[in-house]
Amino acid sequence: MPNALTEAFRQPRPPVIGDPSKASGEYKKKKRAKNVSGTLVRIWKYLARRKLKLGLVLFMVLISSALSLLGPYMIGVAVDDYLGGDGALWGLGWAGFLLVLGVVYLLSPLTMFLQSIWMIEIAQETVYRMRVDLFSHLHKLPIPFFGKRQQGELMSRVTNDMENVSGTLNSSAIQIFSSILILFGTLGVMLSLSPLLTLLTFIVVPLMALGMRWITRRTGPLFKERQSNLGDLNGYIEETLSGQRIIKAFSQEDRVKREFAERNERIRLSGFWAQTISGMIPKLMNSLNNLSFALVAGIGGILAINGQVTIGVIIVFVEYARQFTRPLNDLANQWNTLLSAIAGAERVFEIMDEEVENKDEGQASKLDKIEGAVKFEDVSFGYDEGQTTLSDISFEAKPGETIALVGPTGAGKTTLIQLLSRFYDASSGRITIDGREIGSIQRENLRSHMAFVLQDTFLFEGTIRENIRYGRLDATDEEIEEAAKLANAHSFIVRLQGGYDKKLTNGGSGISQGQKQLLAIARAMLADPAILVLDEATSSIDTVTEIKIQQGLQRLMKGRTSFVIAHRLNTIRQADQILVLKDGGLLEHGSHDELLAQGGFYSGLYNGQGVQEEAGD
Ligand SMILES: Nc1ncnc2c1ncn2[C@@H]1O[C@H](COP(=O)(O)OP(=O)(O)OP(=O)(O)O)[C@@H](O)[C@H]1O
Repeated sequence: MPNALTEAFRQPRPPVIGDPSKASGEYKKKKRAKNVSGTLVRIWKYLARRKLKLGLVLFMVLISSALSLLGPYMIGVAVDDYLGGDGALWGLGWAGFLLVLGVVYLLSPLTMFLQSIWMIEIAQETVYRMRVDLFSHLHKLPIPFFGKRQQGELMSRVTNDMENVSGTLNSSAIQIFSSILILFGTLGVMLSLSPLLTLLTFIVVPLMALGMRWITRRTGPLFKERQSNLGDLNGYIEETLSGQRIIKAFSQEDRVKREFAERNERIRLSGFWAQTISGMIPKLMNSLNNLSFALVAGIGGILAINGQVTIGVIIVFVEYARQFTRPLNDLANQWNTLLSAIAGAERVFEIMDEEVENKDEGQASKLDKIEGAVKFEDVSFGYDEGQTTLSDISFEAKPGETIALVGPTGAGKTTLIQLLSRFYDASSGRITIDGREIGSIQRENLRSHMAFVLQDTFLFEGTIRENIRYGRLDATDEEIEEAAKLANAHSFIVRLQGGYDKKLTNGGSGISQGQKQLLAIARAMLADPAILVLDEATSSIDTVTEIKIQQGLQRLMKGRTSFVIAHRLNTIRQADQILVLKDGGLLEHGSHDELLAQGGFYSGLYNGQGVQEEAGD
């Protein structure tokens, strides 16, 4: 019959560090925090912003540590004076002495309370600032960075890892400092009272150090692994929640559950061992504490009988022995929390060290207005080294022209747009806007002159009005309605319950695909850009909405240089230029009539299978 004990024995063996042959594959990968001192210095830079308050906290820690040394010492003095001392009690008499003792014991918790609330305030502010920095840094990172990371894992760094740092700063930092103070203070007083008894108390210290070392060498990597497993699980949850429809549509629920269980199991395992091993610390410390207590009491008793020490000194020692191992115990406990927080902080700083997208923009300029002349000269690009996604692309678009990008899937249409908007930079060749190389224009400024209407319109949580306002934050309500009317979105918006104030949630799940596109057109209309990027929807939209979208787009494109990843014959025919891309190269280039006359790939598509089906396939 299985019970808790037998279950516990079934746990896999803990990792054996230092003996790779015994370590399981899972654990071989784990790492300690890589740069503890560097990470601490960086945390300190945040803490140092509240130097004054921190100084007050340290002052309180000093006082509370001194008080906790003074209390037992005074009791020793009282005992010795009572048992035949001169009864002077520091010249205070019993009443005065007891009063001072009372004050000492009352002040102690008060100073602890003050240091604790002040430190919590500093800690919360520090974590708040770190989170702000992390979040704003995340938003400065280039698109390729996000391509390589799981969103949920990144989210975990902003939440879980930061929370870990917060928890440690709240309590552990003070405790570590006060433990060190009490430790050295106790040692000083002990030595002055009886070096022999001090030595006895100290016998357990090497054992404690060895035990601690054994434990922390095992728990440090485990805590780090647990954090990273947690990030991994977060990533998976985020991915499966956003991919709900696909999971259901392909009946993948069981596989998803299995994969979740595997990741969850990894957290359970690393958490189990991290907690189990670190849980041994208090037990070990307690046992060694008792040993030291027994030694001091036993041998101290013999010394007292021989008249070598007073009873008061033994009382002080017994109390100090306890007090002396307590900070060691606390240090050991806090050490683990500290390691886990450092691992968390390191993961946070890792992101902050990622190079931001606009690091090289010191010299780049801003343009107030652009005409919209776009030129590609022998532009080549590959996402990965050694790979060529686009090669030698050259064309010129005059302001206000419509350029249709046509070609089979994977031909490089989206990539071309990504280069124009500088989500990626070309490996060779030149891209200019109004004759200026785009590398010399600040990315943010460049993109402010462009607007995007993509197939998959992303709507944020908020009202319809707020979502349209995304195009230009200072737009008035009237301007928003005007843009919506031009985009043909107004009529459907006013029919919705709540109209412009209808709240959209979860990426706009309450409205249709076509309506989302109309909102995207309104948003772009409001932005009033010189360059427009359209990715025509391939999904079927009802004819009425389709006509509305087309009308909205026509109005939007008027007077702007428009790049259209085109799927519809109508759009392609009306374009000023058609770029036919194939395998990353510009296969054909010209107007609809010119390309038909050439009798090449495009005319084959058009006459044979029909552009509508094949163009953007
Ligand atoms: N982030 C990326 N990293 C590596 N390769 C990529 C990346 N994005 C796209 N590619 C590759 O680059 C090539 C061109 O892709 P691109 O998205 O530009 O094609 P497309 O013509 O827009 O296709 P579609 O019509 O299907 O959207 C493809 O082979 C694709 O696999």
